[in-house]
Amino acid sequence: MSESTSESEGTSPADGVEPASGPTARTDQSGTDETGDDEVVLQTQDLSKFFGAIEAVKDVSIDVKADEILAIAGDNGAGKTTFIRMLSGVLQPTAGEIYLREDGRLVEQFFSSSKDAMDAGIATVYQEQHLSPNASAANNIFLGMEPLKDGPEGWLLRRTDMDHMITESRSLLNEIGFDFDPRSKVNELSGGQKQAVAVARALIRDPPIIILDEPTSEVSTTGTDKIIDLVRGIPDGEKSVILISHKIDVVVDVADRIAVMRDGEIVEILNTNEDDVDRLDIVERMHRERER
Ligand SMILES: Nc1ncnc2c1ncn2[C@@H]1O[C@H](COP(=O)(O)OP(=O)(O)OP(=O)(O)O)[C@@H](O)[C@H]1O
Repeated sequence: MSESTSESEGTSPADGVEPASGPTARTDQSGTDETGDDEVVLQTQDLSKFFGAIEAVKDVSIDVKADEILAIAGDNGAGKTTFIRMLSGVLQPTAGEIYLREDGRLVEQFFSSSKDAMDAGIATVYQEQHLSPNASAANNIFLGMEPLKDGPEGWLLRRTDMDHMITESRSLLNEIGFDFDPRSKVNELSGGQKQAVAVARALIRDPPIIILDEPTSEVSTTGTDKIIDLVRGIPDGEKSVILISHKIDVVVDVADRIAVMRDGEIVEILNTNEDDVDRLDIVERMHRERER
């Protein structure tokens, strides 16, 4: 397979863009491609992150299209986690921009927290999951958005509607292929079931973009298959998924495109629907010494 270069990713927002005037400044621009079919929902331009002298992410420019599963594959230390932490508001970029589609245009974003990113429509499921082990699956899924029982308006002592939370959680878990009691405490669940709770917690907020960080890292072989099905099942015509993994079999099986990351850079983007994707070739590209 010949070394293909990184795709020229979509539009060039730098053209005609006014400089940002402050932390909340926003810049509008058109992000529709020529056909309009592959609508870009998220774009990064020269996104970089230094930790002291270490440049963990270097000038990453990439488009995420509506309804696609984009995998980012790379070896340990390639910069995957740092990259998605910038998209999810946990880290602020040293340089570069993040754009999201809003009202048909790509608009520059300035996330100072993960809540900012969540509010803007990016939900992230971390490999560490961040679940409360002693709370039930339903409580974890609804964390921060618990429905209240009917009661007099303005009455502060209304209780959470646990029945509704259990019914909704059960139905959401079923949708993604899991059938366990949502009243179970998280610390009683298997690795795959915990992952399903974390994904359900992201899905219930109905975000247009979901980032899954290494979702198969802690699950059994059977669990892994379920998670792959789960990832496949997520885009429902509206959702885009960014999947972070160093497991090539997983990314080749589920992704529409695979961005190979090495030494902080995206070195190649493969389209699994068009390119003849060779797993060993990807592994080699992940590991190859950077050409100087
Ligand atoms: N908080 C930090 N402080 C200093 N260096 C960091 C920090 N976070 C990451 N790095 C460095 O940045 C580089 C990229 O790390 P990152 O965790 O993003 O890679 P990764 O591809 O996600 O790796 P893994 O698959 O092991 O999670 C590495 O050299 C790492 O040591």
